[in-house]
Amino acid sequence: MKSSGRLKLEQRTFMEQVHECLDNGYLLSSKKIGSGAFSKVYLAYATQERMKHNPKLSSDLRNKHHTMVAIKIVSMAKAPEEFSQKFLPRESSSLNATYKHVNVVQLYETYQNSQRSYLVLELAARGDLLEHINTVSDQRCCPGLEEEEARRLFWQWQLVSAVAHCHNVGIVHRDLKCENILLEDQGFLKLTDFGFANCTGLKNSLLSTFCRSVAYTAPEILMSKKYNGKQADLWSLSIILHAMVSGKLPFKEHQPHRMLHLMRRGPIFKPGLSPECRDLIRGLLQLHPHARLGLQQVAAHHWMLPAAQELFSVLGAVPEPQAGSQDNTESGTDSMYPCTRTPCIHVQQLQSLQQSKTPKESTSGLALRPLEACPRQGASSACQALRSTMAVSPLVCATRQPLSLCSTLTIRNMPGHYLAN
Ligand SMILES: Nc1ncnc2c1ncn2[C@@H]1O[C@H](COP(=O)(O)OP(=O)(O)OP(=O)(O)O)[C@@H](O)[C@H]1O
Repeated sequence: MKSSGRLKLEQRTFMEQVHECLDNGYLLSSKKIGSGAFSKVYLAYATQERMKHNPKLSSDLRNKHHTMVAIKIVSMAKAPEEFSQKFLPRESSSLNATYKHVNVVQLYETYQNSQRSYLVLELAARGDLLEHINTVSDQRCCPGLEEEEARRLFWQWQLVSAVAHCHNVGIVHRDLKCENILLEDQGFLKLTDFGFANCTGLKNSLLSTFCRSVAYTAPEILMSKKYNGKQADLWSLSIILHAMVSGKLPFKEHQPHRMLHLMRRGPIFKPGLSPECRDLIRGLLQLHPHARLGLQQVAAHHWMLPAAQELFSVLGAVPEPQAGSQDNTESGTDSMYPCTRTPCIHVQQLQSLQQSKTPKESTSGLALRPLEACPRQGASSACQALRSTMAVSPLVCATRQPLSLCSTLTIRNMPGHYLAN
């Protein structure tokens, strides 16, 4: 039970925060939606006045048809200097760099005074992935999500896509875990908590800081070796996938040397898990970082293919011949792992799904329109499946005109997935 003095202090602090938010254009609600080591996260509402002055905020909230945001308030008095000087600026700069991907939580703005820092974030109101796995496991009376749902969250809707986006803009997350993956109302997954993220630039430079939850940590970090942040993120991704399909972490030990022993032994899968899913997890859980599957290979792995097959069955599309194909980037990847190519879809077939909506200009000069623009009845499942084939990054092949997983396409001011026109 809180003492009345403590309660009064908390109320006074809260009222100060309400005023500070109002001064910056936000109505802070008393609904606390989460807390971290030195922070509290509240539901808040953007005022019309604020939206007028913040184009990031207004364009995003207009699309969402509401004015709700999450405000993370970090107490400078409670946070150690390292946190406020190092981790907080990292979080802001990483979120600015990853703006704007549909599966990475958006940072709309920050403001601070000597006592507190405020981060105004996109709201992801459906809790985190860990809670989701536990709820579904209880409902099913069976640990873990169905593979179909895990596939949807992992790839089709989105985790691989979010991580690929971060890596493409030179950010390694370094703390990928189920608790840092939030879900929002429309079912989209949002990667968050970039406090440990590091900007590697686009080079594969080696890092040395240990900074994450042991259960998700790659063996090279546990062994205190210099490590490649992208490859370490890949290890964490496979731990997340294992947690999704099995309802538990593959390696659980507090002592690093015991963890390493378990890692060498390899994961133990639950009965009934498909061979394809086991194969993907094993392909990522390689002790040697270079032996791990790359993100392109993950997206093209045969466990992922049912989503693409769905598209083919709707479109009647024929996968591109593999040999000598110039436009399939899988051939350039570095793994010893047998690579499954992502079949390509021809633009003519895609055009039959499209009706007019103002095309967006891409940096490559191609006219694009959002997948959501596909209006035809029956096209939605094709759109879903197509979205999954492009999940690593939305892209277009200009030369031979198929869409495939090949390279990043940056689309000015517009997040999401696109069809070539
Ligand atoms: N954008 C958001 N939308 C909804 N809830 C959020 C959002 N951001 C954070 N939360 C909630 O607040 C909690 C704490 O946020 P966050 O993880 O960013 O804080 P932290 O200080 O980095 O935490 P930790 O100390 O655990 O690393 C999250 O677990 C989540 O439940």
